[in-house]
Amino acid sequence: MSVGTQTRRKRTRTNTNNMVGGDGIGAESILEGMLARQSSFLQQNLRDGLNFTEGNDSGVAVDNRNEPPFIDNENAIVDIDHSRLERIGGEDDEGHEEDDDLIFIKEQPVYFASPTISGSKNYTSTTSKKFKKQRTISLPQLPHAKLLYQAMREAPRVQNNDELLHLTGSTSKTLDGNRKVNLRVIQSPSPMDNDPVYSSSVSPKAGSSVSSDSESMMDSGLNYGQNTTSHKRSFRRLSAPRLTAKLVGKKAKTKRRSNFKTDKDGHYVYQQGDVFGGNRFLVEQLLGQGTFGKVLKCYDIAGNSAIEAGTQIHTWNSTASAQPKYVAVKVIRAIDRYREAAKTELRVLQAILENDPHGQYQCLILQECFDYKNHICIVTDLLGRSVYDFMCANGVARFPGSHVQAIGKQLIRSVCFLHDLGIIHTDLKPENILLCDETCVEKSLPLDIVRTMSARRKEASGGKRKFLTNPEIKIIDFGSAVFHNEYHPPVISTRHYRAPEIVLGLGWSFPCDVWSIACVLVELVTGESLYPIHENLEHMAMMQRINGEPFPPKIVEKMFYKATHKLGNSPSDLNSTVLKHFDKNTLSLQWPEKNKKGDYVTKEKSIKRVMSSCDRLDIHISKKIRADYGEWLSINWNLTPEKNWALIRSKALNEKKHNGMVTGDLNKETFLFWYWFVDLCRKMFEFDPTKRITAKEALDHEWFSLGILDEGITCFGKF
Ligand SMILES: Nc1ncnc2c1ncn2[C@@H]1O[C@H](COP(=O)(O)OP(=O)(O)OP(=O)(O)O)[C@@H](O)[C@H]1O
Repeated sequence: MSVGTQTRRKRTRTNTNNMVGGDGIGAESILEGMLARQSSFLQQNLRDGLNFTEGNDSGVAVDNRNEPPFIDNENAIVDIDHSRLERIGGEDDEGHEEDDDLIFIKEQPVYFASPTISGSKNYTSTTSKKFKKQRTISLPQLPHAKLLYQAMREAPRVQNNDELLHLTGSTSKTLDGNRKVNLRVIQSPSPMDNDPVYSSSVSPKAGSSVSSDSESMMDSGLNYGQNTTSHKRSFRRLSAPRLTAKLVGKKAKTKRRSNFKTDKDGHYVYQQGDVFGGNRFLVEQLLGQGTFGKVLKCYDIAGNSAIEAGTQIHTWNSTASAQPKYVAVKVIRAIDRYREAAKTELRVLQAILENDPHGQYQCLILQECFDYKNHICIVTDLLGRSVYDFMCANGVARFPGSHVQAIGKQLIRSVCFLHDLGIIHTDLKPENILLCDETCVEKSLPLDIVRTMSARRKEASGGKRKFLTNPEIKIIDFGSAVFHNEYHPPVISTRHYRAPEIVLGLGWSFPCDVWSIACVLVELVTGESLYPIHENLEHMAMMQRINGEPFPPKIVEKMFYKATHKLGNSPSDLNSTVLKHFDKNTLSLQWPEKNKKGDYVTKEKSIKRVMSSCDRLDIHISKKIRADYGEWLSINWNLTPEKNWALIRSKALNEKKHNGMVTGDLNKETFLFWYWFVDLCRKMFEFDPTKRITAKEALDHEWFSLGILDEGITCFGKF
């Protein structure tokens, strides 16, 4: 969303405000009121965040009800602190006219882990400007998640009709690209050698597919033929001079030996206290295990000790005052096909690093990589647990709306950035979204809710609902990411987040990420997977039910055409699990399945699962969020917001007449927020990828200009 767009939108709102009156839906007047109230919340949070008052760390939500209504942004902000926050009237430093929907907040001290690296080709820093703009009414003011997105390229990342049939990508481009990845091979020192020795260039093991180049990656940056210049971030050198024991920190002095072993599946056999990578990384904990390998929390002995000793080591991921002791090391399985995939992952990570050296676009940042005993090791920043793990350990799995929006904005912005680089992530899911900061405010849940929890959730959450104080996230796992013109495997994505074009065996491209994000957003809202299925037929039946419409004939026709003419690459089970369930004449999905006699073949259990676990999205979302807002909240996406609201009001009046009360507080702002959330999801769930909203378009969606006052906002910045 450009600054210009923001300004223009507000003008429209200001101009039409007077025309919307009384009980009308009037988004403009609602926003005005909302702006005032949210500014009040924000003011409180900013005060706490900036230590103007003692932060509330008691776990109790801040109660702003007694605060005077906050009308004048200018005065309120100036009241807080002239030196850190300013409301600027008239024209801003970009020449835009005054816009009373925006406050101008002086650049927050963004936590850059590294000393500033200037001159990067595509990096568009806002730090040169004195102030940055942020809307006050919506997201918590995340330090990294700037609300603006500076497009890298102009070309929209859309998929065309032809690509539905033919898009397979170039295998040779993938292989050529991977061939250029030269990995430094780190020799294992003697197991009994406790002195941290750093190998010089060594030959790869016999049979290893890795090339050992004397101009190694570690010395020169990944040599992908990219225009690497000296000012860009280079990899931390592993070929550091031999460090004496004196330089090595306390941890390093303890007796270490490398017991690094590989099992029959090519996995590193994890052992706590093990050291590897030339006595460099001390294994502390297993963070996760996936298809590609194991991710370990490691103590970076050399990084730390060298810094202690003032040794010049190329690093970019830490400030001078807070050098990282710990890193995450992904140890890839010592099997050729995983090694090959890891090389693509490295190229993707390198492209991200080149274009966003400061990690402003919420992608995992590569620190270095090397080859150790035939395992490619990828060293990255150590992050917090995944959004999925956070949800599992929370008394109430769903996130408050404001946090869904904050995470959604970051996700879409991040994917926009990736798409601009020609990268498709292909595996977006809550497991691959990590929290930067796990600090949270805990609130005890009523006993009747605790009683309904599973034993596991009860134990993990302690019967408490947790609210993050900072919903900042990073996207990880680029192990399945592809460059748009390189090889596209026929099946990608984790089942629950898989787009219809993939299930139907059509060509897929950037839009598949948008579908996955929509699945994630709904899951954050409801606390449950939208597609809890494991096979194609049920998956397709659910997609139709959630979208409230059948697959468009156009894409079913393309599926038949592609299969008949054997175009491109298709999933091996396409005929047996997908094609046969469609009627070739009507192009419709035959579900529940019937035999020739007209009896149902689909099992009752399966029918029940589909019918009971999902509804059309607007109904599904309405049902789930009523738990927080009351029975009055319902959204019908076939009606305009005005008609929806009129219906809600008349139902409430009726209820009041009959029962004397209405459950929950009717609130237009809340309704509008969720109405536009559903609207965005609907556009992201468009069956036809050629018509699906792009990540860039999604960033400009109405939902992102609305806010919601909930515990996500009141907990923001509390620590
Ligand atoms: N930088 C990190 N900081 C903290 N934890 C991490 C980091 N990277 C990965 N993890 C943890 O390790 C898990 C596996 O990582 P990753 O997804 O990269 O591996 P994978 O082998 O590609 O997994 P999958 O088979 O699910 O694709 C993650 O879900 C996360 O919990």
